[in-house]
Amino acid sequence: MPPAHPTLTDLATRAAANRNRPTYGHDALITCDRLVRIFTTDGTEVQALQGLDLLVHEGELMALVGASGSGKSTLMNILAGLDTPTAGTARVAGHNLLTMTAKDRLTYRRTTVGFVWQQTSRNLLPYLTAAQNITLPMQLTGTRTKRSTHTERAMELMELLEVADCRDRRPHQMSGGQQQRVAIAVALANNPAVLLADEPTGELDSHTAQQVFAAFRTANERLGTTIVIVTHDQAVAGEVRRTVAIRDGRTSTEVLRRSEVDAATGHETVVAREYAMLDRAGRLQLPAEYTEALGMRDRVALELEPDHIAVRPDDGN
Ligand SMILES: Nc1ncnc2c1ncn2[C@@H]1O[C@H](COP(=O)(O)OP(=O)(O)OP(=O)(O)O)[C@@H](O)[C@H]1O
Repeated sequence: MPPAHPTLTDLATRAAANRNRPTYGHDALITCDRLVRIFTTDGTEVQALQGLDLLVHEGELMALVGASGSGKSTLMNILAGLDTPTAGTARVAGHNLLTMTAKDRLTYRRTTVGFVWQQTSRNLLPYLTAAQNITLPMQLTGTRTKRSTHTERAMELMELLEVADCRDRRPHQMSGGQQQRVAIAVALANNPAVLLADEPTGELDSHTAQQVFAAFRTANERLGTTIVIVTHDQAVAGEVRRTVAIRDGRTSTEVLRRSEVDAATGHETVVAREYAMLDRAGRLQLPAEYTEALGMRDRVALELEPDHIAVRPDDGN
């Protein structure tokens, strides 16, 4: 407990300790700190993000899940540099998304982030071939790189994502899965630090969705790209190491998966564990199914035990 009447020396020591404490998310590639986005339409306010905290580290491949209207697309649009938050902090690869100028924002969208959307038609220009779609973002950055270098990179990406045979085809001559894999190549063209994907397998059958997800995994493992995928697809959410759930505009729970090898049989199993997020003010969102199961409302009883905190229904005493 800090002293009730601190001396000047106490205050100086406390200030020095605060100065040396690393800031929230200092080592993360993506930091969202108490992010708020309010939309106002016809005088009505919708709080799409209500103080959302999220950290994503470099090299991660993670999924965001949540019910319809929970704020996933709003968050993705902000991270993509297409929308601006109302308040809070959002930083991606050293860029502050609240204070960026319009010019910085354009460069950010072209070089720092790549995105893949659900609608295959939104990802590719219909009158260009796969190779032309992939070289276009490279040409738009305005660097004086030779055209042959662009074509070489496009070929490398298509080979990596197993769509080299689509090189000279236009989108309507490709399957939905091929279109999405070419879209991933387009998003990776300028070697972005972060790849964002909003329901990229939403329009595909499960087999094709698996191939598209494999392409994301390849990009993550072979190119080291940090990837955030919004998905309703349980198969996708179940295959990444970390799945973060968004509820009512805030991150609520997180599932971490790790492989365990049985020492006796050598058999590998994936163990998943669910965590709740504790924010810096100590607030914790309890899953509705837990509170409803015990009829918890308004007030609960807390008890500090040596190694855990017990949360019990209010017994009125
Ligand atoms: N441009 C907008 N103007 C007004 N309200 C908006 C706007 N965009 C989103 N909203 C509202 O913000 C909330 C969050 O929407 P958002 O699209 O981010 O949710 P979501 O989790 O992506 O949903 P879905 O899974 O259905 O795509 C919703 O209540 C939505 O109606």
